[in-house]
Amino acid sequence: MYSARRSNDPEDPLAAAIAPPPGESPEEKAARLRREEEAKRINDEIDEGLKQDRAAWKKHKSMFKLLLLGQSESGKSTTLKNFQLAFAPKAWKAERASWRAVIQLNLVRSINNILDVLSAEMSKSSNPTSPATSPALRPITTESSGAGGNASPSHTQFSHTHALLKLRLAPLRRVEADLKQLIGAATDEIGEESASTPPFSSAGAGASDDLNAAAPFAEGTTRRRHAEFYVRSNDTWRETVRSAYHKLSGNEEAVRGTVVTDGSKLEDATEIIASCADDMKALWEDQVVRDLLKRKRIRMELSPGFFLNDIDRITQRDYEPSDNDVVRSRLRTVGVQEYKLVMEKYERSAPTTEVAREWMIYDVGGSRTSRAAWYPYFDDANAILFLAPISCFDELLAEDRRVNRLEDSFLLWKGVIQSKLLAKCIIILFLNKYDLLEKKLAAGVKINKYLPSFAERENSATVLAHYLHQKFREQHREYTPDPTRPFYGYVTTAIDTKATASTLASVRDGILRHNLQRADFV
Ligand SMILES: Nc1nc2c(ncn2[C@@H]2O[C@H](COP(=O)(O)OP(=O)(O)OP(=O)(O)O)[C@@H](O)[C@H]2O)c(=O)[nH]1
Ligand SMILES: [Mg+2]
Repeated sequence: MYSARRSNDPEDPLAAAIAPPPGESPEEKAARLRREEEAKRINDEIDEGLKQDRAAWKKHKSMFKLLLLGQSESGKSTTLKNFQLAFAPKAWKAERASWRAVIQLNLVRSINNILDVLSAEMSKSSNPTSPATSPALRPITTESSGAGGNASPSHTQFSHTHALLKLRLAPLRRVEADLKQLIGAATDEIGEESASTPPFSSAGAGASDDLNAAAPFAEGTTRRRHAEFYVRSNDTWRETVRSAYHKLSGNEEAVRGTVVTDGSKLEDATEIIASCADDMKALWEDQVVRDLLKRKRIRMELSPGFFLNDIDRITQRDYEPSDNDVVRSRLRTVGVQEYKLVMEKYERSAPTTEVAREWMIYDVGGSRTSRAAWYPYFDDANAILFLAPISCFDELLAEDRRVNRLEDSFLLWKGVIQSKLLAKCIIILFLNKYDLLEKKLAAGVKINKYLPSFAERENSATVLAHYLHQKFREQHREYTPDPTRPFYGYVTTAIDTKATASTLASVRDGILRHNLQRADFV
């Protein structure tokens, strides 16, 4: 970790690397010392946070512990929401309203992202030498889209309407900033670190460097903790937003004991969003904008937190999120979130053991730099639910644009299943985002272009799901430290709450059965 001590040896490369710059002015020195002090404070906070996490984990030693693992945007938090909805509906209902701010932010961010693309393109048409930039939007590759993703400005006819829309929607920038400030660090998506695009090659998979990058907790690797975005939990945002709503409704009683927040920012945001509704719709439905997005290979409807088809509903001043809205919303998980699931209803026929009633579910941040933080949770986990999104065979990792997302999932899976610490865990695999896979294939994307080993099999969602299920199962068989370990695999669409509820019921039955068998055996 951070250390303020310095070696005086001029030959020492570390000392050379951290030595003050030559000719440092007193102001620069003061600024540097302030930065170092701040770095130390953050690191102390991280250490303290990890200590507390560890203590909480130990405290719940006797409880059944389920870890949700998988890359970023694989659907871990969405699955947690499904657990709540299926088994703890009263608790779920109580917190559903607090998701309104997240959904508003998702919508506003989509509009601002489109405005970024539009502005860049408009300035390009008026000044052909300036580069077009749209850092927030990642192109989603599709077979049917044009090559390169660089629209020719000469093809785009911008009118006075576009300039006017830009102007009238400008207040949404402030709304985005305010909502982000209210909700916190989780609202920032991980950015890319490098570029270029190889397809998923079996040659690359399995290389130990790749495995270490994908699974920094793998045996034999150094465990490093990354300070980047590392906040102990982003769960406090809910309390903050709830208190803001209570303030707005004058419910001072409910505000007591919560983080006190100025509710007026939420009120302003709701007001501005409502007043921009028509312009937002006009922008999203504009044919020139649609063509521009298409040429840029940006398919908004496939991105997480897509609410552009729900503008009428979400911009209402009294909008209340539905269950489906909440599972479709996107908020990145920062650190590790602990959720105590108290089953409100369980089958009478089910054995009324502790396992049937209360679980601790741990939802982790899935980006590469967050994965080292998973490790402390491995040693007494009872079950792993691993999410692998199967629609992303043609996508690149947001944090490393050289890596195919499916390849990253396989490497991560390998790291998880071969970990000796997890040898006794029940392993559950969700091949998620089946609906998006169907949509992509319907748009003409060819699987074998990105996954050469798929070869000449039929280009269909069921065939790919079956193929990948087999691959994941084979890897489990090959790498598991304990061949008797139970393994269950499912194909899922986590935003389909009804179908997911029945999958989760089957997961729970499997877990209960396994636990009973073990108890009998003991
Ligand atoms: N269409 C579709 N969207 C899904 C599915 N599962 C999850 N999503 C969406 O994908 C986005 C990302 O899901 P999350 O649950 O936040 O992903 P995560 O694994 O928790 O990601 P991190 O917190 O960054 O590690 C959300 O907007 C979800 O609504 C699915 O099966 N189909
Ligand atoms: Mg998450």
